[in-house]
Amino acid sequence: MAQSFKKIVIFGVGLIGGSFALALRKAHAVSEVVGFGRSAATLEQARQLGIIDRIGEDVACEVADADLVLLATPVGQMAELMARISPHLGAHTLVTDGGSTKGDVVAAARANMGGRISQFVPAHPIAGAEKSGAAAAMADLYVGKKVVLTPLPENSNESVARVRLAWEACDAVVSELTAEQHDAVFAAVSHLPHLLSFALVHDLAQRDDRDLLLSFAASGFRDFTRIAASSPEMWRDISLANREALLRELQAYIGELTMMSSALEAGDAARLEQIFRTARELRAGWAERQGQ
Ligand SMILES: NC(=O)c1ccc[n+]([C@@H]2O[C@H](COP(=O)([O-])OP(=O)(O)OC[C@H]3O[C@@H](n4cnc5c(N)ncnc54)[C@H](O)[C@@H]3O)[C@@H](O)[C@H]2O)c1
Ligand SMILES: O=C(O)C(=O)C[C@]1(C(=O)O)C=C[C@@H](O)C=C1
Repeated sequence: MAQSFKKIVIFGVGLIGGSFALALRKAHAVSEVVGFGRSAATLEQARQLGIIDRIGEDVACEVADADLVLLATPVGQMAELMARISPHLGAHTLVTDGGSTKGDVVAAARANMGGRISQFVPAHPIAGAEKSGAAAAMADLYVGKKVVLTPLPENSNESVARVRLAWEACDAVVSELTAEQHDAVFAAVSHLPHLLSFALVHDLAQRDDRDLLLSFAASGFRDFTRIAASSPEMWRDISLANREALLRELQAYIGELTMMSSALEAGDAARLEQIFRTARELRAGWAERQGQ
């Protein structure tokens, strides 16, 4: 791909921001990547790993001539960053994000970007890992993975197309949802599973015999709890940002557990097997379609 972006500025050069930079570099889609972060050591590590060319010093100056700014911090940090960058954005600078929730991020943009709102195209790559930080970044993280854009009515077609192009240059498959649809979907298939995994491991962590239990934990435990090793700060922000939809999913899940509990108490083998069979069929069909 010809160099589509001369300069990209990334706030939060961790797994998501760092992988975006590496993917665009690999595709020869960017000439210069400038990074801002919370810790000088992490940014220096990102520079040494070849993720960014330079560590940014002056926000106003760097965003003024950037083609694209990516916000890739925990979602709770984005409002303040939007307020900081907005007055200095160049007329043609686009801003996008990688946040896992969209309703709160869009609300933050509306509250903090004023007349620059049309320059913000919200996005969420549906790819990731339980690992954090620049060292976890991978050039192929987004290959074949979905990226959801939740464009605003204020965005021009050209702006949405430019942000789409950036993610397509990472070899991602881009689709569009409204922010509300997005948050409802990901409450069910991403946010609730993380909450459940954290809850299971947290419960074990309280027990006196946890070392004994963990010494016998094997692949079933590993598969269910991999995501409980994810960033607590990131998941705190996601859970609070999407708490209405997440609470709805949690209530439905508690209903399911109550039903299972009754079936167990009653020794209702047929009911249990029917639940497991329905779940297995849905899971197997999904895995086949995903090629997993
Ligand atoms: N990890 C995943 O699986 C995944 C997947 C899709 C989207 N996301 C979203 O992407 C975003 C980043 O997640 P990640 O996994 O890359 O996390 P990460 O911890 O690997 O990286 C985040 C980086 O942001 C930096 N940061 C925090 N506050 C900052 C601030 N105010 N200014 C500048 N830098 C700041 C941190 O120091 C860190 O380097 C989050 O919003 C998350 O919800 C994560
Ligand atoms: O693979 C993982 O570890 C993930 O948690 C990735 C995952 C998910 O699939 O739930 C997590 C959060 C995101 O916003 C997008 C993707």
